[in-house]
Formats: sequence, structure tokens, C-alpha cells
Amino acid sequence: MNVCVIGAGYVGLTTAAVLSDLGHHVTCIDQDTDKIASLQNGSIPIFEPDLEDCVQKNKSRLRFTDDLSSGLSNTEIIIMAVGTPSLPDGSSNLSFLYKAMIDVMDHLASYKIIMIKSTVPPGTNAAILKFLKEKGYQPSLFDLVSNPEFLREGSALHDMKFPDRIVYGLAEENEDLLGKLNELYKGIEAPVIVTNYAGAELIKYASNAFLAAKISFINEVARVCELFGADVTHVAKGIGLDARIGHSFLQAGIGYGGSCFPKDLKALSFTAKDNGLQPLILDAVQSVNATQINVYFEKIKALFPALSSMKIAVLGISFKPNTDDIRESPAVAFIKKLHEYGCTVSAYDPKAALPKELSMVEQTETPYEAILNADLIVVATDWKQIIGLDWKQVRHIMKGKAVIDARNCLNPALIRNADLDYIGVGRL
Ligand SMILES: NC(=O)c1ccc[n+]([C@@H]2O[C@H](COP(=O)([O-])OP(=O)(O)OC[C@H]3O[C@@H](n4cnc5c(N)ncnc54)[C@H](O)[C@@H]3O)[C@@H](O)[C@H]2O)c1
Ligand SMILES: O=c1ccn([C@@H]2O[C@H](COP(=O)(O)OP(=O)(O)O[C@H]3O[C@H](CO)[C@@H](O)[C@H](O)[C@H]3O)[C@@H](O)[C@H]2O)c(=O)[nH]1
Repeated sequence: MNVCVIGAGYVGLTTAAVLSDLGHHVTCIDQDTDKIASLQNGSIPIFEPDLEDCVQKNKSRLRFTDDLSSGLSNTEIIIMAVGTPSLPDGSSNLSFLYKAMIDVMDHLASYKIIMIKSTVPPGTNAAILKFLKEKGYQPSLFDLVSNPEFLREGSALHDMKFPDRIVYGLAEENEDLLGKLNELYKGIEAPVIVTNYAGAELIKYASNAFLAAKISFINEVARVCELFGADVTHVAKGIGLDARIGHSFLQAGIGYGGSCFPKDLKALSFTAKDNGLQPLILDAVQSVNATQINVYFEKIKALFPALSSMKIAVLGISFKPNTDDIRESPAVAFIKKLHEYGCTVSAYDPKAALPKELSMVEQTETPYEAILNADLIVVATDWKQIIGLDWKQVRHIMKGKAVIDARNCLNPALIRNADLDYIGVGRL
């Protein structure tokens, strides 16, 4: 099939790469001319494992352009993967999506399937359909499908090739349309859920909210563990063995970040309130997350009264391992907090860079440079390169002895064996 993907971000690029790998001819369009120029030169603007290889492998079927009209010709399916970031009030900024929809509709000369892969609050697909009809675009020229995406950064290609489910939200039952959609994803084995627009939109939001709830739950349990001298990793293992609960998303730490959970929780909460419902659990999940960094910070302050005059090595900048994405990264928030408190911070990450607003903070090429003469270390992102450091060497070059495991990713015995002090939250 000929497919067009609008938006060359994490989701757009992954979608384009995977669909071309399935044998489709894909045009990926972005309004960011620099991004497109770099893609046309074979350079992938983000770090995502396997993405570059997949793009390279399928380059005969994959094209990047900023020219919508050339990109849309001969296309059967158009996939919207533009950003839907938070507005200051917590609602979703849908302006990129509306603009992209209008641009596409203005170029439509024959029937197309338009799929919205961007994450949008319940009610959005129906509102867009109504908006397009009111604008006078011919309903016979297009079908609008909600097709939320569940990939994780750091394992995006794998997640899209082996999804837990494929979800289609439709305006009404339509066997021909479903046939085309199944052709698009032919080669991907997954249960297919067909529902209405709001159902599809809510499957996406409820999934993210549930996963975020598991994280905030275990983070709150870690705080309780701290009171009673229990190890939260033992508790997580113990509860996770109950098949009804499961082990995943029970790693306590400095909280969830990234481009999705924070914004999607805010947007779902906003949408509920906007429609007269007080979302008690969603708000509690966010409150625990928003205060989790403070829990670590207060603990460090209590242990080290001279904190503000100390040199601190923060290992990890990205919001999670295997990505260079720093959107809503708890590591970045931690670095900011330490810097504002007066500490001298030296940060390291295998792939991510500090944001411009923290340009006064030193970022080193290697973890050992950051650690050199540090009074204490904060492990803020659980990269395997950081977990696997030579901790005896670390002890040798740092000034102090304390290692704060803000991701519960280290083996305390290994750290203590290196004559270092292991400090977690809810850890023995
Ligand atoms: N990042 C993830 O892990 C992930 C996973 C699942 C779903 N999502 C959802 O997918 C959507 C995209 O997320 P992302 O992380 O890829 O975003 P992103 O910010 O990385 O990329 C969005 C891209 O869209 C482009 N764009 C914006 N308006 C455009 C227009 N009118 N025409 C052409 N291009 C335009 C931007 O230039 C940008 O390159 C969001 O709704 C997000 O919530 C993201
Ligand atoms: O036990 C855990 C698991 C995760 N996290 C943190 O939670 C955040 C999100 O992690 P993850 O879900 O792995 O990353 P994302 O790439 O943001 O993916 C989420 O958000 C995407 C965008 O909506 C969805 O598509 C995915 O299904 C969903 O997992 C990160 O800061 C992690 O460090 C924890 O603190 N503890």
C-alpha cells in the first residue's frame, strides 16, 4: 500500500520505518524542514534503538519530505502522528493536529483513510469529524479512524512490531474499511479491538493512567517501607507474584516522566473535570509523582546538612534508559533542584543532553569524569552503562562515599562491597 505519515517524531518515524519494513511504500512528512533535511541525508534526529538500521534497510520504500502535496499523491492511508503536548492548564494542545488535518483535507482529491495515531482526549476524533464536515469537506472523500499507539521509547520498533493489541475506533461499523486497516498491519500478530472513537481514545488514556498508577502506588509503598524498615523491592516482588497484579511497573524511584505519562494524566484529568467529573485517583497518582523527587531530596538534605556546598555527580539525564528524550525527565528536575539549592552538579548520560536552561551545569563525556572528586552520586536514570559501573573504581575517584539510588536499580550489596554507602528510598 502507499501510506503517508504526518509527523517525523518518535511515533511518526517508528511508524514509517515499521510500515516500510512490512512492505508498504511510505512517505513521511514533517513541517520541520531541518528535520526533513537531516532525514533526507540519512541522519536520524533522535536516538531510538534499531531505528536507523530499519530506515536504512527500507530506504527504497521510505521517503521523507516537507512537501505535503507531493507526499499525498497516490496515498491510500494517511497516518497522523503529530505532537499533542500539554497546554498550561493541563489540556491537550490539539492545534498541531487540527492544522495538519486542514492541510491534508485541502490537498484531498480522492478518497483516503485518515488515521489519528496521536494521543487525543476522549471526544477529539468525533469533534474533528464534526469540524471537518462543518468546514464543508466532503464526507465521501475520507474515513476517519482512531488508531492509538502504545509503543514505548527505547523499544519503539519492537513494541510496534509486536504490540499487545491493535485498536481501531470507528465512526460506525464498516467491513471494507476494516479490511483495509488489516491490510495495513498485515504481518503484525495482535488481538484487534474495534470500538467507537471515545472507546479507542480511552483505551489509550486508561492504559497510561493505569501504568502511572502502578508506579505512584509502589512509590507510596516505598515511603511506607521507609517507615518500617522494609525493602520495597522485596515487597514489589512479593505482590508482583500475584498473577492478578504482575511484576511490571512496580519499580519505585524518583517517579515517572517522559513525553506521555505526565501529559496524558493531566489531559485525562482535565477532560474529566471539564465534563463535571472529579477524577480522584488520577489526581492522587499525579500528586504522589509530583512529590517523589522531594522525598529523595529531603532524605539527602537530612543525611548531609552541608549539601549545598557539595559536589554531586548525577548519573542519567534522560527520562528513562535507551532514549535521548528529556521531556519531563525526573533526572533533569532533580539536577535543577540540586543546582538551585547551591550544589555543584556534574551530570552524565550516555545519550541525552542537558536542556538549555541548565547550560550552566557541567555535563561530562564519561561517568567517571562526573564522579571525579564528587561528594555524592545520584543515580537518576537506570541505564545499564550506569548500573554496570566499576564501583570499586568509583570509590577510588570520588571524594565522598554516598550513592543515592534514585531508581532502585543498583544491587546494595555490590555498592557496599566497594566500600560505598548505599542510600535508597524504601531499601534496606
Ligand atoms: N513518544 C512516544 O513514546 C509516544 C507513544 C505513543 C503515542 N504517542 C503520541 O504520539 C504523538 C506524537 O508523539 P511524538 O513523541 O512522536 O512527538 P514529537 O514531538 O517527537 O513529534 C511530532 C512531530 O510532528 C511534527 N508536526 C507538528 N505539526 C505538524 C504538521 N502540521 N505537519 C507536519 N508535521 C507536523 C513536528 O514537527 C514533530 O516532528 C503524540 O500525540 C504522543 O502523545 C507518543
Ligand atoms: O516500574 C516503573 C516503570 C516505569 N517507570 C518510569 O515511568 C516512565 C515511563 O516509562 P515507560 O512507560 O517505559 O516509557 P514511555 O516511553 O513513556 O511509554 C509510555 O508512554 C507511551 C506514550 O503514550 C505509551 O505508548 C507506552 O505504552 C507507555 O509505556 C519513565 O520515566 C520510567 O522511568 C518507573 O518509574 N517505574
